[in-house]
This record gives sequence, structure tokens and C-alpha cells, in this order.
Amino acid sequence: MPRTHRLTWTLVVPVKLLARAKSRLSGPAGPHRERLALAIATDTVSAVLRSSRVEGVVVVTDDPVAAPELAALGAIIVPDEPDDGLNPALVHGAAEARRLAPERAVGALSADLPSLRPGELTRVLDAAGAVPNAFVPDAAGVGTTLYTARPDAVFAPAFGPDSRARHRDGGARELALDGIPSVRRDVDTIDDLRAALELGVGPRTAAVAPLLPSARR
Ligand SMILES: Nc1nc2c(ncn2[C@@H]2O[C@H](COP(=O)(O)OP(=O)(O)OP(=O)(O)O)[C@@H](O)[C@H]2O)c(=O)[nH]1
Ligand SMILES: C=C(OP(=O)(O)O)C(=O)O
Repeated sequence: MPRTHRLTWTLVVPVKLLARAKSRLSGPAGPHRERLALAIATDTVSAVLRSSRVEGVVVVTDDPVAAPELAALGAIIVPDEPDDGLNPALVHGAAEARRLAPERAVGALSADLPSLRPGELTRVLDAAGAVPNAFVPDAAGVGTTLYTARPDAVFAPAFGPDSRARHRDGGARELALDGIPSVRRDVDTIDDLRAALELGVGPRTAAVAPLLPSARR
């Protein structure tokens, strides 16, 4: 494997205010929605920090509960600026990541990956290091879970509707690796949560999921 693949990384993880998060789960999660959103984000960040290629995690959030919990895991917290939605928040987080460690590659990873396995993330990051910009499509094949930029590349994420096509059209390389289900398994709906539970989730999500009757098969 060429040397450039073995970059070290800072990952930027965006976490919306918990009061507004996971709205598509508000029916099935009821009063447990915020707790579930925090559990999923916590399991995601914990797994990222266990990847051997990741040397730092920047969490972009204004949430007063999520911020100290994720900082306690080892994440650096930056405020949700410029308060203009997801992509500007990621650009802000990436600028801080590059200021702290300019030699590292930067990736933006969704906080809704409760099944994430560090070894799968490491494989993905090694593949991502082969090109200036890369991305991983979500499990549905429409969105994106990870967007990356090498240290020499522009960081211009295009998360949101049809982000798979938008990242591809923008010139990022789609990483079509086999055996990375945990990196693609984002959770937005109750069916997504069931699929994540089948793959296996981290301990925080595993503790909250039984509170949702409809999460059981
Ligand atoms: N910091 C920050 N993170 C955001 C923002 N919008 C979305 N996110 C994060 O981006 C990822 C994908 O978010 P979405 O799927 O749009 O929102 P969600 O809260 O997960 O779910 P829905 O409310 O059902 O759309 C999650 O990690 C969110 O926390 C934002 O404006 N600021
Ligand atoms: C923002 C995105 O994801 P979600 O499906 O979580 O809204 C995306 O896929 O670009």
C-alpha cells in the first residue's frame, strides 16, 4: 500500500441540538428521543476514537448535555457556527481540525452510526487516503455517512438530500468497499434502528433501545 494511504486523521462529527435531533424517530422513541440521539452519538464517537488511524475528534455542537459527555470521551468541542446548518458547521469544525493538526487528513462523519466498528472505519480511512476527496454512501444508497479530504485538498462537504450524487458530482471518489456495513448503517428511522440492532450496536444505544417497543422485531 502506498505511504500516502497511511495518513492520520481528525474526524469532525456534527451533533445537532438534542431537542431537535432525530425528528424522524419522534413517534417510535416518544419521550426517549433525546436520550436515544445522545446514545447514538456517544457510541459513534467512542468507536471513532478507537480507530487506530484517528488521532483527534472534533464535535461541532451547541448542545449543553452532549458537549460535556462527548468531551469526557476525548472529543474536542467547538460551537455550532456559523449557525447556518450542517455543511457550514462541518466547514467550521474542519477549519479548527486543520488549525490544530495541519498534517492530518480530515473527515466529516455523521453522528448517527451506532453500529460503527473501529476496524471498518480504519479500512475506509486507508482507502480514502488514496485520493484527495472521498465519501461513503449510506446504507440506503442515497445519502452519505463519511466525506473526506486529504491535507492538500479542499474540504467542501455536500451533506443533505441526495448527498451521494452531490458528492460524486463534486469529484469525490465513492468508496465501494465490501465489508463496511457498520460505516454505512446510519439511523434515521425505526427500520434503520432495527437494522442497526441486527448488526450490533454500542453499549449506550443497546441500553436505550429496549425502551422503544417498536425497535423489537
Ligand atoms: N452541528 C450540527 N449538526 C447537524 C446539523 N444538522 C444536522 N446535524 C447532524 O448531522 C447528522 C445528520 O443529521 P440529520 O439526519 O439531518 O438530522 P437528525 O437529527 O439525525 O435526524 P432528523 O431530525 O430526522 O433529520 C447528525 O449527526 C446530526 O446531528 C446542524 O445544523 N448542526
Ligand atoms: C444529511 C444526510 O443524512 P441523513 O439521511 O441523516 O439526513 C446525508 O446523507 O447527507
